[in-house]
Amino acid sequence: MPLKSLAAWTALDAHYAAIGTEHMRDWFAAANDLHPTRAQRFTLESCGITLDFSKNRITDQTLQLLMQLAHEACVPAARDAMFAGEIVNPTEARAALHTALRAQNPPAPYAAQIKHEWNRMVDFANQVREQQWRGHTGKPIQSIVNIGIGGSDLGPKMLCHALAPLGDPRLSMHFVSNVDGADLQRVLSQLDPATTLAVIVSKTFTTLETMTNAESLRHWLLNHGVPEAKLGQHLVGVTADPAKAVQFGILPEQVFKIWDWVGGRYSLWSAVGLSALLYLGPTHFAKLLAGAAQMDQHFREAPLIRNLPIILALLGIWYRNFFGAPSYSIAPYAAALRYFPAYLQQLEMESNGKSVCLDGSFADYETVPIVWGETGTNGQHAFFQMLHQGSTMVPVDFILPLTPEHELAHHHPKLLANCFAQSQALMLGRTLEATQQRVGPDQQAICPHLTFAGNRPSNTIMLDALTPHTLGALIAVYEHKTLVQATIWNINPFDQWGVELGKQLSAVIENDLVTQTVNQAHDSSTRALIAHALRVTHL
Ligand SMILES: O=P(O)(O)OC[C@H]1O[C@H](O)[C@H](O)[C@@H](O)[C@@H]1O
Repeated sequence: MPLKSLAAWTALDAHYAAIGTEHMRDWFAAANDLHPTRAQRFTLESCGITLDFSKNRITDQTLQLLMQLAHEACVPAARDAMFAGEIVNPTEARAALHTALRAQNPPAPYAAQIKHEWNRMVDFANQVREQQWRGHTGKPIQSIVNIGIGGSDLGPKMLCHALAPLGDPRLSMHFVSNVDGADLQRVLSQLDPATTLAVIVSKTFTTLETMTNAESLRHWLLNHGVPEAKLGQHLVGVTADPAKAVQFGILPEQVFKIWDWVGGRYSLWSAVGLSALLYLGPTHFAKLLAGAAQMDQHFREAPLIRNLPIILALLGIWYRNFFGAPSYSIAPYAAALRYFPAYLQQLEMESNGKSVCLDGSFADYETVPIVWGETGTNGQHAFFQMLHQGSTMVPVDFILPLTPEHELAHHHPKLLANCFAQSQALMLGRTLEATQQRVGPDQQAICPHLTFAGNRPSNTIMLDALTPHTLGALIAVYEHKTLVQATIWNINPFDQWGVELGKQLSAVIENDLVTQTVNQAHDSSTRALIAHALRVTHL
């Protein structure tokens, strides 16, 4: 049945009309927030993660109706189909089994190949880490360059940065993704080829950026004294198409395999995570997998109303489809999670940035919101002004590791206080009357500027500590949230046809630039852009 015809949808529409303008401040007022309090009713804990979702524009009834929506949209069946390896990506006729990569007992047809590849990766990582694997001059590897883009870059880069205190201090990690030659050149200028290992990661092994960077890096190695016969000591590949990696010049025994049933943005659990495995070591990487597996179990077994990914997904639907919120913001209060917003951008927006339903019809409702964000407290000094007083309501996910990774003890209460204060301020706001009472006579005229509407929703997601285990679980939360939302929106979260058109057109334009001819079939703007570039730049 179409989404908007579901009984729960109609009921949520009516419910929104009834409570959509109520203020959270009133719900939290001491007289109204009796036992059990909102905080008690709307807090969940699993896998070292505590989610306080009490500062949302919801009542107990909202939650009940959202649960009804999840049932009517067959969320449990979609979840079970994914775990069972059914073809949940019909436009590419594929399963989506990233969960099998971290399962203790993966489904039978996949178990042997997953284990085989994991053992190869561990064996290789141990050789590099124990300095048995050496460069062509016999020196140990000191620098790892991950060449990949999208899912072949964002995951391993995010992991290496997040868990850097656990990384091997003898290895310096570099990530090159952009086809802008500056990206590669800036990295290579810091490196000694004799001690550099390049990990070339591409599921397809055809991606323009990665192939261009890999080719340039290969030349750099050859031009800096690495004999062709010894290139193998400096190059490894990760791909679902090993023949292409071998054709490129990587030795077959140094090609690590992934499979078409692992989507790029869900692939950090596979050999795509090799750079992170090299840096963090197999023990830590295994804990990452175990944390995700524990969250998988929670997602499969916890009742929907106590289920972390389900709750986050439904709150997202509530704001996107009933409040019309065009975006939501990720605010990790941890410098270590600097790349987490970018990681989630690909996960959610590439997965659910669709407007065609599974049956080919157009969705007559909004789908994924814009996902954006920045670490706290940095964001507070940049765009939080807009979160507090802008004309658009932006729900926020605050993510906060509670145990500091550092020894600068006096920093930590300041970080925590800022995180908690932001969600409090967004929720409470400050009325005009309260402002007028607070400020002196000289500031009365500007009181409207000093008031805050409040009633701005947020989740606070606390990790006991940022460990491989909790990080694995946290990533899995958002993966499953994405699946739940896709199921409700009736779209396929596992394909990404929307990235194809630009790729095709860029091949035509590249040809124009290289041959220095302006194809008259282009529109006038594109013709003018090419002509202007040809006048200014030397190609
Ligand atoms: O791993 P690759 O095949 O090189 O793909 C890298 C990335 O580029 C593609 O265009 C897709 O948009 C991404 O989903 C993918 O992660």
